[in-house]
Amino acid sequence: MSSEESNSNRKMARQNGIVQPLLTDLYQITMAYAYWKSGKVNDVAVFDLFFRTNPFQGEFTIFAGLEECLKFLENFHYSDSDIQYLQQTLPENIEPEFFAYLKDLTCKDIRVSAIEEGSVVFPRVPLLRVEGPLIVAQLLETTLLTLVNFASLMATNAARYRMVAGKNVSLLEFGLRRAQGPDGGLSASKYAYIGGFDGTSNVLAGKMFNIPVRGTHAHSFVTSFSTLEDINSVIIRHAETQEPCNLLELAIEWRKRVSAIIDISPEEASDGELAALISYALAFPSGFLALVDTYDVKRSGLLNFCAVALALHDCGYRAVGIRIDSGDLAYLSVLARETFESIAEAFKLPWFSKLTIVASNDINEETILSLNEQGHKIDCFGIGTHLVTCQRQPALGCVYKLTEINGQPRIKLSQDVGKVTIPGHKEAYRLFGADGHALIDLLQRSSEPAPEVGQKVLCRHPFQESKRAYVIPSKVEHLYKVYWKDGRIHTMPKPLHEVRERVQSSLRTLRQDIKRNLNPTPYKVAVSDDLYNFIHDLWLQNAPIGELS
Ligand SMILES: Nc1ncnc2c1ncn2[C@@H]1O[C@H](COP(=O)(O)OP(=O)(O)OP(=O)(O)O)[C@@H](O)[C@H]1O
Ligand SMILES: O=P(O)(O)OC[C@H]1O[C@H](OP(=O)(O)OP(=O)(O)O)[C@H](O)[C@@H]1O
Ligand SMILES: O=C(O)c1cccnc1
Ligand SMILES: [Mg+2]
Repeated sequence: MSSEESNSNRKMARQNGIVQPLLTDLYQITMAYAYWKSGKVNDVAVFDLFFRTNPFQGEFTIFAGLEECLKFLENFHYSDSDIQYLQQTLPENIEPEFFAYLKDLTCKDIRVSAIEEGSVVFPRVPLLRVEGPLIVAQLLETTLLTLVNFASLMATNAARYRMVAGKNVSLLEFGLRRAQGPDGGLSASKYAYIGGFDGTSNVLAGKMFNIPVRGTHAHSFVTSFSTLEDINSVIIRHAETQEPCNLLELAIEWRKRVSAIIDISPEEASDGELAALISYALAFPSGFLALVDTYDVKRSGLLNFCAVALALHDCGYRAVGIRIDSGDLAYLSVLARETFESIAEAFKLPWFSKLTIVASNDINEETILSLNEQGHKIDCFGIGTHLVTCQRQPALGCVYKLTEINGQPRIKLSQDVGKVTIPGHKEAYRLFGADGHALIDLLQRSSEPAPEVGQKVLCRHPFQESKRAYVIPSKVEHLYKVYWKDGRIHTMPKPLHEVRERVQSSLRTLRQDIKRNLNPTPYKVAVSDDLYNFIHDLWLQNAPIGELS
């Protein structure tokens, strides 16, 4: 079965129940009434959903949230209790027929075209084009924006972490406890995965979206043990022979032998910590990954971990690794790796040098860049707060603007040229250069013929007359597909893992200077000559002429 076929009958994950038509701003509904009263029920509109500036001082954004938008359109319907609430809440003079009209509203006459989820996208290029009855299209604004803004911001943030971490390091999302509430946490886990994280600690996200769930243990587990007497049972059966082994005795013996190699006295190490690690190893002999920074990584945690890992090895199991959650992560990870290597050498256990080192604690893009510069031996980062709250930039500014009504183009003027909207029903194309990289995104009027491979096309800056260039594309990608039409999903959005792959393949089409962390080069977004003239004619028609006195 091809991936297109398998997608067409795949079942999408359930949507968070709070996504519903009343999850909107009051003014959408009051406008709907005013449109209705002014006889605009049959008006047909085109809205563009786009952003004006890339987040995180970067020059690219990852588009995400499309699947959730489609689920919202599928279920768009005011329930009896919604109508009742609106009747109580809106002013008394609202005509009852309006509520009857709302009651029957669905998205059956709406058409949504969009860029593929997981694509790199740029300012001013519409991510979504919504066409259909003015009132319905207007009523969708806030919810579509809330579904796209955070999703795209998070996916972009995660993709940036993936870029600085490199492809050989695992990234785990640990943010639920610090996220902006339950939905912030759930969405963050979903879009972190799309952006390139490998797993999440969020169990519900794992269940709902089929994302790998991962985790270690907390300091409380270690601090809940005080002495070696706190261990319940010390016996574990050998993985192969099933012979009973005394893990405590073995660990104490190994602690002495390891302490001689790494020159740390067993007396300095915490017995409570050893008790905790043994207890954890007894519970998860094949998945033993221990937090080693509760007391002192060098003097206690590493020694205790190695002792338990070697004891487990006597019982036929291989430990997984350690997590370091404080201190100098570069220094401690190097120290840990050196320790593992010495033990591997001393006891002829090569696998010991490859144990996993997880680092966590307030990590952000800059920390990873700095750790890379210093040199570190971390295999996996666990990242929470900075990732899921998008601390460096907490919102993406997508907007939803009317560009056409009843076939007539509409323009929104502004003193700030960057805020002038690009009117009319448009198409977006990505033109690729001779080296295969994406060169420029080109917006055209939908009535124009598409640009063609090998044919020279004039690309103009939308607002600066002198900025223009000819491009001869080696490849042309039409960016829109119709995703919603005739009251149903027309193109099935890709499953999460394919969207995740799309992020990486789409990023690969960008030149390195556009992706670099410091002062990246802006990617060009242009309009056709025809669209340029169309914008500027309409601008002149709509700009009032002042009078000097
Ligand atoms: N080698 C390093 N280079 C740059 N930043 C680092 C390095 N090691 C750790 N960090 C970061 O420095 C910060 C250290 O946090 P903080 O000053 O609170 O100390 P801590 O180690 O958490 O202390 P505590 O022992 O009290 O938990 C974290 O944000 C961490 O990600
Ligand atoms: O990127 P971060 O937000 O640091 O995400 C992960 C953090 O969450 C956990 O502990 P928590 O912060 O709850 O407690 P602690 O730091 O006091 O151990 C974990 O030990 C990390 O420190
Ligand atoms: O599994 C972990 O280590 C974890 C999970 C959430 C937050 N901090 C750490
Ligand atoms: Mg912390």
